[in-house]
Amino acid sequence: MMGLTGNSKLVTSTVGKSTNIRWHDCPIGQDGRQKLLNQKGCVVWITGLSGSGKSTLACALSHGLHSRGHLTYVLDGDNLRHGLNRDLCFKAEDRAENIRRVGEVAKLFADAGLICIACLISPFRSDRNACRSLLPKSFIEVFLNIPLEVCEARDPKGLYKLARTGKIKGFTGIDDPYEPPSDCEIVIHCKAGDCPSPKSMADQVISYLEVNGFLQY
Ligand SMILES: Nc1ncnc2c1ncn2[C@@H]1O[C@H](COP(=O)(O)OS(=O)(=O)O)[C@@H](OP(=O)(O)O)[C@H]1O
Ligand SMILES: Nc1ncnc2c1ncn2[C@@H]1O[C@H](COP(=O)(O)OP(=O)(O)O)[C@@H](O)[C@H]1O
Repeated sequence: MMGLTGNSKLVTSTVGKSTNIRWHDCPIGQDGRQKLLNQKGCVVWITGLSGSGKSTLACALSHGLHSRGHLTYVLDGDNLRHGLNRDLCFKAEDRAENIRRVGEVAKLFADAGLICIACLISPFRSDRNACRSLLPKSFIEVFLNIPLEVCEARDPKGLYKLARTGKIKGFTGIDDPYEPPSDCEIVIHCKAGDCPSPKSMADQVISYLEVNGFLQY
């Protein structure tokens, strides 16, 4: 809501619970930063089950882009729950708030001109779409479509085992939902039981970024 204060030049707004606030622009903006970095700021959002390879892909992608001279930053769900999101648990409202916060942070990184790689289970379509709506032209959703049986067989943290024996409740894919994307930019899947290597998953994303003009300014 926009409102005029006593002085007609001072326009302030109410946004959410913040009243009397005003946006302040700086002379150096996203364009200037992108030019400096010779890339377009964007968000690569990796979604998939626990154990599907989100962190592995994020690191391989970050490494691949870095070695080509691009500035990236990884926002890993597990890591962010050690700090920014340490107050959240895994009930649906908290997962939604987790995704909302990371979407906003990712938007800031993209505005900074970076290729921001966010990897979170992000099980709900509506939460992912809300993040997409923050950056409609520079949000690249990558679905790691790896079968539950493969993720469960990997089980590097032993969490599926705990979930199967009821020691963790509300575990995604076991007794909590995962909604696959209906229309996303990139889908990565296994063929005849063989999953692509981390490097080949990263190369698939890098090709997309290249073809769509994100790796130059
Ligand atoms: N109940 C439950 N369900 C799913 N995952 C769980 C749960 N409890 C703990 N973990 C661990 O938390 C990691 C997922 O955190 P995210 O922030 O990505 O989750 S979410 O997007 O908010 O759903 C996830 O990490 P990844 O394996 O890297 O996906 C798990 O290690
Ligand atoms: N493409 C892949 N091929 C084979 N193993 C993989 C692949 N990607 C990940 N892994 C292995 O699967 C396990 C889970 O990967 P991780 O990146 O931690 O998944 P997530 O972040 O989705 O939980 C790890 O042990 C990792 O080494």
